[in-house]
Formats: sequence, structure tokens, C-alpha cells
Amino acid sequence: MYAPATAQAAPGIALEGISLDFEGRPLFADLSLTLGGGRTTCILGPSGCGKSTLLKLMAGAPNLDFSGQVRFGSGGTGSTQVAWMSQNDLLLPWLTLRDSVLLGARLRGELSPEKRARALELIHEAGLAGYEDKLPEALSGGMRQRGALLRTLMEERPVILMDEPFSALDALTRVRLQNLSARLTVGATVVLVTHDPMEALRLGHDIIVLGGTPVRVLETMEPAGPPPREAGSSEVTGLYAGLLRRLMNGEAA
Ligand SMILES: Nc1ncnc2c1ncn2[C@@H]1O[C@H](COP(=O)(O)OP(=O)(O)OP(=O)(O)O)[C@@H](O)[C@H]1O
Repeated sequence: MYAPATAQAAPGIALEGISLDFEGRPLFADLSLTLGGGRTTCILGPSGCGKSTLLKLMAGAPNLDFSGQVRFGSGGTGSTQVAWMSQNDLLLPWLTLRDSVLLGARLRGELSPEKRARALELIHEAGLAGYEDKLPEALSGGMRQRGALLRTLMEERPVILMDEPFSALDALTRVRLQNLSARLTVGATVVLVTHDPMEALRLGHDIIVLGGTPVRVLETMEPAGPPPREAGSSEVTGLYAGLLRRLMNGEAA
């Protein structure tokens, strides 16, 4: 169970009437979305439709000139509530796995015996026992990405924004990391951008398909059963073909 330091329930996120242009081209025009608190929402859509930009809006990126509102829970902005993970979350080459996982706490001057114990617990839960004092060069790509996931989880923020976190991994490692992520983020509000409909069906309580110009919501889905779902389960296979078709139609929308 995910245990954010802040005792409050993980908030929902509401994007209301978002409009944003890049170089005179409208990316979003009066876009509204609601994402459930304590749930994992997977966002799918064609390349360039604005998925990463949406995540950046939720993260409170200061350099985006937009109108509309991004609200967390009953009010307020989210920048202090979010942790971020992308596919390029390289570990610093000179830090051991343990120090990488503890990096945020160290930078904020918050290192404590409890934090160290939590880091060790996460490392063990992720199947990395014995690698605590290894540098990234001694870890496989999948192990490094597990380290990046643990570093994100150590932030103990109620909202976790993930931008294609598993896309650079081989199929087997990806499934393992998806399962680990689902297990360790129970209770958090997770927004996961992915290109992979199977990943969305395995991990999402909710799935949002975006498409068109300016981008709009083409479809929302709520697959049955708790994530992570088995790739071969009826909940997943029953929705896969339709979701793929929706995405392909969205490319042309
Ligand atoms: N800072 C910026 N300045 C100008 N244009 C930008 C900027 N950031 C993004 N864009 C443009 O906005 C569009 C959406 O970009 P974004 O990265 O959000 O898309 P995406 O759906 O995440 O794409 P992908 O799936 O390929 O990662 C793209 O056309 C991109 O070139």
C-alpha cells in the first residue's frame, strides 16, 4: 500500500476549460477532464496530441501559458503534491541504488533513519535486495528503471504523474515493472501516459483516449476488476481490439 507522508486521501484532479496554443496552433481548446482520486488513469492518444503537455499542466509547470484551471481535490494547485516519472529517468552514475532512492530526501535535508529504512524496504519489495550499494553501471536497464520508480515512490506524494515510464523496457521486464508499480501505488492518484493499449488495460482503473485537433476526449473506459489485470484475462482481451480501433480512428480524427 502506498503511504504518502501527507495523511490526506489522494486528491482527484479536475482540468476545467483548458485552452493552450503553441505557436498560434491550438493544442487544447476548452478541454475539461476529471481524474479520480486514489485511482490510476491511463491516457492514450496519437503522438503529438498533447499528452505530455497535459501532465506538465497537472505538475504545475511554470512556463505553460494557458487559460482554464487545474484543481486538486477540493481546491488548490498540485505542484507540492506531485511526483514525476518519465521513461528517461536515468539514475545518476555516481550514486548507489540506495542513494538514488534517497536522493529527494537528501536534497531536502530530510534524511532520517525512518527514510533509510523505507528506502531499504522498497528496494527489497522491488526484488533488488543485494544491489543496494551498486552503481547504475552494475544494474540492468530494467533494474535501473525499477530504481527510478522507487525514487519516485520515495517522494511519498499523493499524486504520481508518469510519462511513458515503461516504454523503453523489453516486454517481460515491462510486465514485471507494471505489476510492481500497480502494487506500490495502491491508494495514490496516478496519471499514466502511455502509447500501449495493453498497458492501459492492465493498469488503468480508468482509461481516457484523446484525439483530434484541438485534442478532445474520444472515449473513456472503466475496465472491470482491480489493476494489475492479467494480459489474457477476459476484462483485457474483451476491450483490447476496440481500444486499438478507437486509437487508430483517433489518429485520423
Ligand atoms: N514548449 C513547446 N513549444 C512549442 N510546441 C510545443 C512545446 N511543447 C510541446 N509542443 C508541441 O505540442 C504538441 C504536443 O506535444 P506533447 O509532447 O504534449 O505530445 P504527446 O501527445 O505527449 O506526444 P508523444 O506521444 O509523441 O510523446 C506537439 O506538436 C509538440 O511539438
